[in-house]
Amino acid sequence: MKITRITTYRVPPRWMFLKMETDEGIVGWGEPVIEGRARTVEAAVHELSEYVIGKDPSRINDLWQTMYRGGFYRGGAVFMSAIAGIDQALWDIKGKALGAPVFELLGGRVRDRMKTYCWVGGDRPADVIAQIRERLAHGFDTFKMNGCEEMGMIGSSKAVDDAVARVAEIREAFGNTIEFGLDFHGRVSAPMAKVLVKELEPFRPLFIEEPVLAEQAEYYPRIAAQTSIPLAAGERMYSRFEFKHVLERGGIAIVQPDLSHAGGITECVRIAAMAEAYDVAFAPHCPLGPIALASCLHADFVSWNATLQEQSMGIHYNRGGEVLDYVLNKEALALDDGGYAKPFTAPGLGIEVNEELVIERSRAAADWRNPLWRHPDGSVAEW
Ligand SMILES: O=C(O)C(=O)C[C@@H](O)[C@H](O)CO
Ligand SMILES: [Mg+2]
Repeated sequence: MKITRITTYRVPPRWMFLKMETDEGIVGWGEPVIEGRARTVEAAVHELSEYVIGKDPSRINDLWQTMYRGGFYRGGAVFMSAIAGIDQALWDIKGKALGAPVFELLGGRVRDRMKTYCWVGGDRPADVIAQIRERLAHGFDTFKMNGCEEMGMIGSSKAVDDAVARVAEIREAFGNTIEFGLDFHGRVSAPMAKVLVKELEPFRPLFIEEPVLAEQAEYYPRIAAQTSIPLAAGERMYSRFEFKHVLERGGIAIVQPDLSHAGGITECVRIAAMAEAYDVAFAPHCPLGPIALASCLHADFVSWNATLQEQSMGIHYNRGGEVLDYVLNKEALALDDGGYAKPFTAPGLGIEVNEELVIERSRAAADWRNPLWRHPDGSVAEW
C-alpha cells in the first residue's frame, strides 16, 4: 500500500482535519492543529508530507522518526502538531487495513471504560455553580475550570480572594460529590502560584493544572513541596524529550500531553509509559475535535496510568462547531453515566468522519485567534 495524497481542512470552531489517502482506497484521518495557528501547522503538514507521500503507511515508526529527525531541526508546537495529525491518520489506516481498533494494535485494553471530564466556567470563570448543576444532570461528576482571570506577577488580594471564593462556593454547594481541577492556564507567576496554592489547599481541588508556565517547569517541585494538591501539566510540552526533564525533576503528579500537539498516538503512548515509571498519572489534554479525542482514548485504553480524559463537548471555545457534528457514528463517542467513554468497536480510530460536512464547513472557516489580554497598565497578560 502507498500513501497517495494528504488534504487538510480547517474547520470551525478552530480545528483542522487531515485526510490521508492510499492507492488501495483506505483513508485515514488525523487532527493536526495548534489552536490559533492552524495555517502554520497546515504549512508544516504539507512540508512534512514530502517524507510521507509515496511511502508505505504501515511503517508508522519509520515515518515518525523520519518526520521528527529528517529535517535537522525538531520539536516545538508546530512541527509536533503536524507530526501528530499525520501519525493519527497512519494509525487509522493501519487499523482499517488490519480490521482492528488502534488500541488492539497497541496491545489491547487495560480497562473497560475511560473516565472523562468537562469544562465549566469559560475564559473568565463564571456561573460555574449553574454549569456544574447542568452537567451533573447529564451524568458528569468531574469538571475543570480556569482557576483565575488575569493575574499580575504580584497579584492583588482581591484576585486571590476571588479565586478562592469561587472554589469555596463550589465545595459549599456540592461537597465531595463532585471533583474539579483548576487550570491556572499559565496565567499565574511562580510567586503567585505559591500564594494561590496555599489558599486553595483546604478545598482540595482534584489537581491544579499549569501551576506555572511550561517554561517555568523548574518551579514544579518547589510548588509541589508546599502542597498536597496534585500538580498537572503537559499541554504545552511536545515530546518525550521535554517530559523527561519534568519527570526527572519531580513535582508533577499528572502529565497532560495533547495527542494533537505532542507527536500523536505514537509519541503520547511512549510519554504515558515514561510517566508510569515515575508513578505519574496520564491525563491527555483535549479541548479539540473528535479525531483528537478518539486518538486520546486509544492511548488511554492501553495506558495503565491513564486516569482522566479531557473532552471538549460544550466547552466555551466551540462556537460554530461541536465535537459530534463531524462524526457520522456519533454513538462511538457517546459518554455513559459518570462521563465514561467506552472502547471503540470499529477498526482504526473508530470514528467515521462526515467528510461532506468537513468540506462544506472548510470553505468558510474563520481563522480562530485566542483573545489578547492586557493588564490595567497596558502590558500583555497571559490568557
Ligand atoms: O483545555 C485546556 O486545558 C486548556 O488549557 C485550554 C487551552 O488549551 C486552549 O485550548 C488553548 O487554545
Ligand atoms: Mg489547560
